[in-house]
Amino acid sequence: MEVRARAPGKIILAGEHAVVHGSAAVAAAIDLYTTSSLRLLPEEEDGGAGAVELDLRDSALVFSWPCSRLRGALGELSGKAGAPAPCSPDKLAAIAKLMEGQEIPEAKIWLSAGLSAFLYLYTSILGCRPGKTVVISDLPIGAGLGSSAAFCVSMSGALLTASGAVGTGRGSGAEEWQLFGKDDLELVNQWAFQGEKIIHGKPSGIDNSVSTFGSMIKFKKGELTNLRSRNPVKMLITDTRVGRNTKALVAGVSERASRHPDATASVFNAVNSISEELSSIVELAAEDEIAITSKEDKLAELMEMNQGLLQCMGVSHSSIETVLRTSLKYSLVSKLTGAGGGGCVLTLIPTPSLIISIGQHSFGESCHRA
Ligand SMILES: Nc1ncnc2c1ncn2[C@@H]1O[C@H](COP(=O)(O)OP(=O)(O)O)[C@@H](O)[C@H]1O
Ligand SMILES: C[C@@](O)(CCOP(=O)(O)O)CC(=O)O
Ligand SMILES: [Mg+2]
Repeated sequence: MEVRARAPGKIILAGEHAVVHGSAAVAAAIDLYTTSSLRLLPEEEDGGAGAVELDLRDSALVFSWPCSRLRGALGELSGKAGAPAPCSPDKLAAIAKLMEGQEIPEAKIWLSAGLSAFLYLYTSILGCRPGKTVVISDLPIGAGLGSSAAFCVSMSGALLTASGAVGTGRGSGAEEWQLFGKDDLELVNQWAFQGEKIIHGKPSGIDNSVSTFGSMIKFKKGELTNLRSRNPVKMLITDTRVGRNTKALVAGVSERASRHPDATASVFNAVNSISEELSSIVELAAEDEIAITSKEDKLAELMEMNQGLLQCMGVSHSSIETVLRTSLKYSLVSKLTGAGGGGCVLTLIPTPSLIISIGQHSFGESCHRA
């Protein structure tokens, strides 16, 4: 049997980086997905043969570990379907050794973090059973749209379903995607967070949470609030195509925070207020308590303020500044999304509105679409 699980990427409307230090942040799932397909293979008679294979279709790279080698490095793992234990430093070191001999091209060396997360999730959930996993993604990798979280969430979903720990078991062969129940999602999210820790070092948990639960969320200190949002805002996403690495950027902000604790605490505090205000505007708009144009004006101003504070944290980049300047020529507001340092930039696209001025010029002159 093959299990296929998919999980979406995300945009962060406010609060990246500061969220790692306890501030609120607001994120929304986007309709670009990572899909993990898993096929378990029968154990060989002697119990020792077979391999765990990972096929990264988009990179055209296939990695394989004989089960005997995995058992030698990690011990006789039986697999565990309950709540995860964090990956111990010993296990992490053993996994790092398992990267030796894998042919990772120098230009894609960053994939080794994803491979380590895969080995941790696979062997922890299923033990050293042979199987083939294929990963396909719509998301640019390392561009701020949460590819690492979508990878960990889809992988955890597929592995936990194959282990029998989650999933409804309904409608086998159905073409439609089935949705997990709340408890199943909680478990998938916990495992995915452990995977993110291997890739990011110190993730806040916002990316795996929005990828698991979808929709738009406010996230603060591990607490998630679903935001009802009618009339969704339109965002243009520009990929600067400047590669960067979330782990290094998050570590850079922490170093700046330890050099200037009072100044950065004020910056994180200001970001917290921006995220809180932004989430309440989204909620008020869902209840029709403010007009769409007023909502967008406020969102634009908050995004602009958040971008300024991200510059204070040292995570902007000349490529991001170029997008900001270009969009400003058209009176559009932009901010980086995700870890910054390159990657993607969001531009708020306002809803076109009809502006009518009465009693001045002729109607034809004074009615225009903004
Ligand atoms: N489809 C994938 N296959 C393998 N590794 C992946 C995949 N998607 C993400 N990763 C891992 O996640 C890392 C990128 O994560 P990160 O730096 O957090 O950027 P982002 O999450 O914004 O894309 C990659 O370097 C890789 O290790
Ligand atoms: C910078 C951060 O706030 C978001 C990182 O997102 P991404 O990996 O760049 O998509 C880190 C985190 O919250 O874990
Ligand atoms: Mg990431």
